[in-house]
Amino acid sequence: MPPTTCIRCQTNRAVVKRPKNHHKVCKECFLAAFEDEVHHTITSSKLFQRGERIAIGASGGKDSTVLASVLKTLNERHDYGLDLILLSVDEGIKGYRDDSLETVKRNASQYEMDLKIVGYDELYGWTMDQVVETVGKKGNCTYCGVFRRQALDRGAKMLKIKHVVTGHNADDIAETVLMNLLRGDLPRLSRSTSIVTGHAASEVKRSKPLKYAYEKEIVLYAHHKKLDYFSTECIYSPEAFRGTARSLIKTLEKVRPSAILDIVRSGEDMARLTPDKDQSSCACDEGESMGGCGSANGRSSGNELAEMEASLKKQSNHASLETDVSAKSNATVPDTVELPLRTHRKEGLGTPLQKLGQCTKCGYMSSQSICQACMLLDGLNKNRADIAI
Ligand SMILES: Nc1ncnc2c1ncn2[C@@H]1O[C@H](COP(=O)(O)OP(=O)(O)OP(=O)(O)O)[C@@H](O)[C@H]1O
Repeated sequence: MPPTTCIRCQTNRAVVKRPKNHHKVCKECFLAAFEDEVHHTITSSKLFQRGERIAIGASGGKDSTVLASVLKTLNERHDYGLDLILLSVDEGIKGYRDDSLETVKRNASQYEMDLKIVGYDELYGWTMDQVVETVGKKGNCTYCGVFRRQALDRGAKMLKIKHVVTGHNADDIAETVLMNLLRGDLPRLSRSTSIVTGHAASEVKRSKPLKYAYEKEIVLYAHHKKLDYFSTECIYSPEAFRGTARSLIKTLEKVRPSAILDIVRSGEDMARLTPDKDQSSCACDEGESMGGCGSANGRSSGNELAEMEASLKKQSNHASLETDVSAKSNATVPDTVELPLRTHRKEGLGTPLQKLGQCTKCGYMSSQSICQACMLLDGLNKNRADIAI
């Protein structure tokens, strides 16, 4: 069979079949299209302001590594005028986070960015290893998710930075939409679709520039750009409900590649119809509820992503080989990028901010008198006291 020609440039050999639309493109066109799409997300959402200092939530994993790399590329190419800094949270998980932080340290020098690391240990007096020792593996993601969201905020404040970006991708958002739909929690569903989240009381806003990027495309981008990232999953057990939602989405994606973006778009439409988006929201909550980090171990059904990464590694020895270009296609790709952005929202992008109070214990913003982190810490400290007795 003759090699397939890239449908974008019509010149080079296609080596990538894009997971989001099955377009067959060459490596250069794939990288350019991916970057153009993230740029489109950023500009059409007016995500950044010139001169802004941005903390990139950097875990060393594929998503945040790709985010750091793409933001550096776009910042230089389009002269955004941003000051980019890596911000990592050390949850205190031996054999996992200590190793991934080594990757972030390498990324900091590769991308010439400053790096700030904040630890659960110093912030809360507990490492995740100690939390798991105390509460067991079941439910530990809840602690980790609440602590991490707050730790990112606190790290940003230490740096005097008011905007943190994270590597949440379209698959993550679709998963959260589905979970909140299944829970019947429309206000949370609404918050989970916002590209910008944050809080008036917090002064730190968070955004997701990879909101429309497919996880598989992120893996392909990292592979073809030869990025240095850490691919081992967290050693502690994932939240079962999120894992199930993820499997369902991966199954849907197999029969309908656009399913992921369709779910994100439907979530956005439902969000517009939700009257009170901010009901009982908390600064720790981006529509994900207290259900953990979203970095589900075994997150793809059948460990599909791990298999994909392994097969990409094998292929890198045969760089000219096509990446899944089995089916024939005569389609041509339009020059303009079409993304399901909702650009008609009023200023402030996404969820309107809610007035919140402060936690009476730690001073962190909270809709309750005691924030989620302090409530969890309270239980943990009581347990530690019991164990000590
Ligand atoms: N320890 C951490 N330090 C800083 N930021 C983090 C950390 N863990 C997660 N994040 C941020 O939150 C995003 C989503 O986290 P999640 O736990 O879902 O991991 P993920 O999807 O595996 O992402 P990644 O591939 O970047 O690890 C990450 O992309 C990153 O921006």
